[in-house]
Amino acid sequence: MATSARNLVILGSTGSIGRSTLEVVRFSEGALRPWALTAHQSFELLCQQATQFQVPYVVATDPVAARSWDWSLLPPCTKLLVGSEAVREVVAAAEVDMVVAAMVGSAGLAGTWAALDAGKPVALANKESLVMAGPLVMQLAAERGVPILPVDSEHSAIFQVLQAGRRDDLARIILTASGGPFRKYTLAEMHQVSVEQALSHPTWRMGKKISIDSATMMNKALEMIEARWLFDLPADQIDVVVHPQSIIHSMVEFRDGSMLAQMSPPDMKLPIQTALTWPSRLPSPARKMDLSQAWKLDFEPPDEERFPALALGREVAAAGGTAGCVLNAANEAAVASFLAKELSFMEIVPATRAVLANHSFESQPTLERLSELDTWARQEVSRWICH
Ligand SMILES: NC(=O)C1=CN([C@@H]2O[C@H](COP(=O)(O)OP(=O)(O)OC[C@H]3O[C@@H](n4cnc5c(N)ncnc54)[C@H](OP(=O)(O)O)[C@@H]3O)[C@@H](O)[C@H]2O)C=CC1
Ligand SMILES: CC(=O)[C@@H](O)[C@H](O)COP(=O)(O)O
Ligand SMILES: [Mn+2]
Repeated sequence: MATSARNLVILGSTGSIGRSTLEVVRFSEGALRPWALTAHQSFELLCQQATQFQVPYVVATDPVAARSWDWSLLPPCTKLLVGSEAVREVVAAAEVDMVVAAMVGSAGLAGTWAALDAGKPVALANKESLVMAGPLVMQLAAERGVPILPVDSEHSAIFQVLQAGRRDDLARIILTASGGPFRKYTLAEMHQVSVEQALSHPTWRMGKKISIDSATMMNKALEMIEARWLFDLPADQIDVVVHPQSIIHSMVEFRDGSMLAQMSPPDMKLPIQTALTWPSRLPSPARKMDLSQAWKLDFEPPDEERFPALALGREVAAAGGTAGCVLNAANEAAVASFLAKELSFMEIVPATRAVLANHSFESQPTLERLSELDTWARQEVSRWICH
């Protein structure tokens, strides 16, 4: 790494990935420096982060919530900006070396897009950016000549392991899945689960939306689509295996039958630091494997009857076009309805499939068209709930 500090914009610094990113920053002892932080509504935490790291800029992305907050808690060195235009402003600033895309959901796409458009490397946690608009996002990164460094643990593992062989020799990638909190539940039991049970992930502590996605295994569906665009792989070269310990973060199989994996305890600080410091490998604050203890690594095929999201992910990864955007928006709306107790757990995937089936597919949508479809799909979920 360069000896001067690498200036970061952390989009979504108050979330689970954002907070872990700041732990990585603290551990770097000045090699990484937060230049701007954004939060949507958690302004108390944002002010604490700005104080602790003496951050030059913070952005409050929800202007209504920002108006009713007492910003006197910000340190004198920090300038407050408000709204989505301010996100575009900070990511494009000359001082910025890298942008961490850690907002949740489709709201994250605009920040990822603005960062790439401004020619900034992106450490990408917001998988929804690629699920919604993978071909457009990858094309923009290529045109601007900037890398997208994966933060999602599976994609970080594949990115690292791919360095070990030639692309032409690749047979397939295998995404590992924990199986979520309902891995051992029967179908009948899954019809009874509560929000609290669904939020209780067995191996990772994450934000609410991705925790519910893990419980339905829609997270793995989104990750198949993410991998399809990030690594430019056809859907039939992307497989999923359930690995309950979340130690092997994914695998790559080459055509000679050799299978390579990346492993570490489940701790997002490692893939975050890998993305921020690549190709260096520096000491990290992440938990390490203790091989003086006994470890078990189990693998099992996913049960596609109990987890129908997986088939949906495969179909959408193969279809491309508008399918990813509609799937993503419908799922986000269905998850929000489940969290609000308006929809049952086992209705999330059928509602998403119904909206996807209802949309008229286009193979090469513009960003504007995707934005319209995002709005449409959310309305369709509301209609599905009412009927
Ligand atoms: N958590 C994890 O371990 C992993 C997460 N990811 C991905 O990383 C992303 C972030 O996940 P996670 O950190 O768990 O999520 P969280 O819910 O913990 O955090 C989300 C962040 O986004 C902000 N935010 C929420 N809504 C909006 C909006 N409408 N506009 C702008 N900002 C918004 C939140 O602000 P505020 O809190 O201030 O309201 C918060 O800073 C997701 O795409 C997820 O799929 C990928 C792999 C692992
Ligand atoms: C940490 C991370 O990358 C998550 O996406 C994680 O993979 C979720 O766990 P599941 O494997 O249960 O979806
Ligand atoms: Mn993941």
